[in-house]
Amino acid sequence: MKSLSLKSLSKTYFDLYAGSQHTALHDISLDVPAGEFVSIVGPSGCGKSTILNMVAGFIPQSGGEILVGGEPVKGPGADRGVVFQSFALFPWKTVLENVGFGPKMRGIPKAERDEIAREYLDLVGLAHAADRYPNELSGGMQQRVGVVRALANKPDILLMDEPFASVDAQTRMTLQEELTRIWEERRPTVIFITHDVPEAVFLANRVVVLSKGHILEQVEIPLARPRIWDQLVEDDSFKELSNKVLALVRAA
Ligand SMILES: Nc1ncnc2c1ncn2[C@@H]1O[C@H](COP(=O)(O)OP(=O)(O)OP(=O)(O)O)[C@@H](O)[C@H]1O
Repeated sequence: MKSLSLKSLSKTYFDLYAGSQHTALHDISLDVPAGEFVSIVGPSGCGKSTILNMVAGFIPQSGGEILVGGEPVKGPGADRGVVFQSFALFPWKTVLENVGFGPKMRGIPKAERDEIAREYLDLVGLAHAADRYPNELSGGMQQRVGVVRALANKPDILLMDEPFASVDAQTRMTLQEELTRIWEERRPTVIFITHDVPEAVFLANRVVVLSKGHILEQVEIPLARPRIWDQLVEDDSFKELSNKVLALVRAA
């Protein structure tokens, strides 16, 4: 697993409509040790997705540096896996083939990549759906496939941009519990973007609150693991931490 380090990172976009430059991120510095789970929260437009897209290597930064395992990011790479809200599974491929796609691209022979894909599907209780096509799955099942498809590449860093935003509340809680369990087992470094404060606190070791392109505050989440909703819903520390982060987001 690799560490992630942002050093005085900034991003300026040219706003076509206003005809002027817009600075979306100013001087962001953040160190994420290998294997840590960090959530980023903040009001709409504060720059969350911009950070993620730069770490993924999809867009260049305007200033500063992004180091993955100490090496500067120059573009997308297999060491970083990305899961979006509107994840795109290949509709013409089965679930097994979708999950095995990354390993296939890395030249892993079919028998071996099918085994890898089955192992990951098993992790999220979808072994039985291996031969189905994405349109035969519910939204929650598709989202699980999206998560394990990224994990099957064994990325050092998992970048997640509101991956559970479009599923119902019940499924979402199950996905959150599954993600924490998988993270504990595999320990990738995770950057998880969300608008949902309880989700951010439930998942992370640390919550970064962003405001207008700056880091407003970082809140450590020393809650015990495994994290299970039935236990945390009534937990005073969980409620205190969520209230603290919520107050920061509201002030942001
Ligand atoms: N391609 C672009 N061109 C111009 N401005 C952009 C572009 N992408 C983002 N921005 C601007 O940069 C700022 C940060 O956007 P970003 O999408 O990173 O915010 P966000 O915190 O992820 O928002 P949300 O929570 O609504 O997804 C916003 O003001 C946005 O309008």
